[in-house]
Amino acid sequence: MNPLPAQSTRRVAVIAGARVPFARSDGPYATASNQEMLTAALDGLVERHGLQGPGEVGEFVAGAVLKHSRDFNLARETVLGSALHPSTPAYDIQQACGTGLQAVIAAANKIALGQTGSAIAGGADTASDAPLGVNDRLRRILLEARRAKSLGGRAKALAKVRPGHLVPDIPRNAEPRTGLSMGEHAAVTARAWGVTREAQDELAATSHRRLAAAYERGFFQDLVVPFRGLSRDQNLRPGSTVEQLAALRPVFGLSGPEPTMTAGNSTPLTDGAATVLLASEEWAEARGLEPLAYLTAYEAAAVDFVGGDVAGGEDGLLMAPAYAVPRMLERAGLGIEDFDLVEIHEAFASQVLATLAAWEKRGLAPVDRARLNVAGSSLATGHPFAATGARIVATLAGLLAERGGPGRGLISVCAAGGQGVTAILERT
Ligand SMILES: CC(=O)CC(=O)SCCNC(=O)CCNC(=O)[C@H](O)C(C)(C)COP(=O)(O)OP(=O)(O)OC[C@H]1O[C@@H](n2cnc3c(N)ncnc32)[C@H](O)[C@@H]1OP(=O)(O)O
Repeated sequence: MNPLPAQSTRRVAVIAGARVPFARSDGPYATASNQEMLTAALDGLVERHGLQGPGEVGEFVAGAVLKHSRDFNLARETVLGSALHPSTPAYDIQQACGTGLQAVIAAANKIALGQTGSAIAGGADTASDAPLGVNDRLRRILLEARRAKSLGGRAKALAKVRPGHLVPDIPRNAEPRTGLSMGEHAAVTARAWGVTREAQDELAATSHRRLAAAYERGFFQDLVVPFRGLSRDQNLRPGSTVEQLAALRPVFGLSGPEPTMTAGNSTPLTDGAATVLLASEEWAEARGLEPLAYLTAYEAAAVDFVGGDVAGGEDGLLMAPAYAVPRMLERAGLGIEDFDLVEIHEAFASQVLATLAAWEKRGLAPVDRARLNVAGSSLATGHPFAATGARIVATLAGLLAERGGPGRGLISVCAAGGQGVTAILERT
C-alpha cells in the first residue's frame, strides 16, 4: 500500500463522477469512438460543475485498453474536443482493466503533493470499434516500400505482397503469453477454487437486482450522462432470475468437467466511458463543492499467472487482488470488517467468488455480502475495460455520501496481465 503521507501531502477528495450509460458492443455505440464516449463523460463533469475556465482543472489523465494508433494521446485529443479548456494538460495511461483506477491514483498523487489543485481521471473502451492492425508482414513490406529511394525500389518491395498478407491483425480478448481468453483463464481459476455454478448465478442475479434498484431510487441521476439514446446501462436486466441464469449454456472451460461459466455470469463485451473529478480540500472549498469521499490508500499487485494457470493453480490471471488487498489492509491497520462497503469489479462472477475465498484463505474475515457491490457491478453494468475503475470510484464515493456520516469503502479491480489495483475511500 502507498498511503498518501500525512505531513507533506494534502487529502485528496473525490468530488464527482460522470459516465455515459454502458452499451453492449455492436449496439447503440457501434459507431462511437473512444474519444467521442470519453468526451461525453468528460463534458458531463465539466458542464455540471462549471469547470470550463482556463486553469480550472490541473490535468486530465485517462486511457483505453483497445486504442487506435490515431489516438496516440487519447486524453489530450479528448480535451481538445471537449468543454474543458484547451490549456489543460493531458496524458494516457494503460493498466488493462485497472486503467481507470490507476488514472485516479495518478491524478490523486499530484493533488496530494500539491502539484495541482484538481484533476480529472477516467477511461474509455469500445469493443465495437476495436483497432484492426495491418498484418505484420504487410506492414514490413509497406515500410520497406516507403524507405525505397526509387519508383523501381518501391515496386520491387510491393511485388512481395501476397493475398495472405491482407489478413488483418484483429485484437483478441486473450493473453499474449498463453493465448487463452480471459474467460478461459477464469474457468481454470474457478475450478482451482471450487466455485459452483449456483454461487455464480446467484451473484449475477444480485448484481442486476441491485443495479436496477439503484437506478430506481435515482442514485445515478448525477452520475450517468445520457448518450446516443441511452439513459441507463443497456446490459441491465432487472428481471434476471437465478432460474433464467441456470438455464444458460456454459461458454468457457468447455474442455474440462462440468463447465460453470455462461454469458449470464460473465461480463459482456461493452462500450463506454467514465470520469472522476478529484481535488484538494482547498480547491473544493473555494468553489463550494462538497467532497463525496477521500482517497486514502491504494495498492497494486501482480501474479505469475502463466505458471499458475498452466498448472491449474490458485494464482490465476485475475487473482492479483488476492495479494493487493491483504497487503493494503495490513499496512493500513484495517480488517475487511472495518469496511462499510466493498466494491469488487465483476469481470466474471467466478473471479469475484475466487477472490473472496482467497481473501479468507489469507486470513481476512468473510465479506458481509450485504456490503458487497450494493449498487450492482460489472455483470449488470457491463465492462468497458478502462472505464470500469473510474465507474467504481464514482459509484463508491456516491454510495458513501448517500449513507451520510463517516464510512469506509474498499475497491478491488482485477486486470489482464495478472495484475490487480485496489484502493480505499473514506468519509470522516
Ligand atoms: C480485461 C481485464 O483486464 C480484466 C477483466 O475484466 S477480464 C473480463 C474481460 N471481458 C471478457 O472477457 C468478456 C467476456 N464475454 C464474452 O466474451 C461474451 O460476452 C460471452 C462469450 C460471454 C457471451 O457472448 P454472447 O454469446 O454473444 O452473449 P449473448 O448473446 O449476449 O448471451 C447469450 C444468451 O444468454 C442470455 N443472457 C445473457 N445474460 C443473461 C442474464 N443476465 N439473464 C438471462 N439471460 C441472459 C442472452 O439473452 C442470450 O440468450 P439467447 O441466446 O436466447 O439470445
